[in-house]
Amino acid sequence: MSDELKRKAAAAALEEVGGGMRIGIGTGSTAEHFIRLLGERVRGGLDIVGVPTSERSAALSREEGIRLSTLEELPELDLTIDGADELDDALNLIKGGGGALLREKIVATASKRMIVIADSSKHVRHLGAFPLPIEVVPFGLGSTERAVARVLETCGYEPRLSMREGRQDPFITDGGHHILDADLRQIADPNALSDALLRIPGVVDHGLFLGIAACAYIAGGDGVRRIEAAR
Ligand SMILES: O=C(CO)[C@H](O)[C@H](O)COP(=O)(O)O
Repeated sequence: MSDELKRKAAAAALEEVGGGMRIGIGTGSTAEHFIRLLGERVRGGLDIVGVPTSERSAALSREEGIRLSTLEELPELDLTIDGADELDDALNLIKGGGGALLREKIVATASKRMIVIADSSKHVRHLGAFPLPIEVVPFGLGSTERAVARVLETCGYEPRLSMREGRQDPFITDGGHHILDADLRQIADPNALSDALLRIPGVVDHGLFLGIAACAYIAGGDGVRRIEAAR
């Protein structure tokens, strides 16, 4: 069911893709539906160029026959279409469940517009039930982990912080970093939390996407809703 809803959200967003566009291509199971549907359109003659947000999405895009480029060749994109782990009414997001948050954020902010595609289970009142991914450099991991825990406590959380896939065999992102997942339950002030985390030297970035998404297609049992960010 959820997979079918993800496909419906992806299909609705695909309507916003036009010939000649430079498209940021997201990561995750919802984005994979988008890539497959985009591939069908490309094989039918649609001329677009894509910039993928992960090696996984790049491989699938190539299989689908989608022409790919980079932000070196195309520093500005027309549109990025990507999934999310959570989104609220203001279209602030938690992303990074698939471990691609850094490239996803770089590509989304290099785009004139970011469109989120999701099934309705991702649409929440308050962000935070999904653990916040925090991307960190391997050097100084122990100290960075302590600094992150201290910052979270100072911001008023009682975090449960875990190393993704464990300390012995940590998850490695496409950029060669690790991910700490912070279970915060509810994020009271996402902007304050973002600023505090980004002040820690070993933190590369985190999964809060604030004020980046322009619109979302949310698929539920009663159809696909389009929500615009009020800005
Ligand atoms: O941020 C992401 C990957 O880093 C994904 O967009 C997010 O995890 C949602 O994934 P899915 O579409 O599989 O539910």
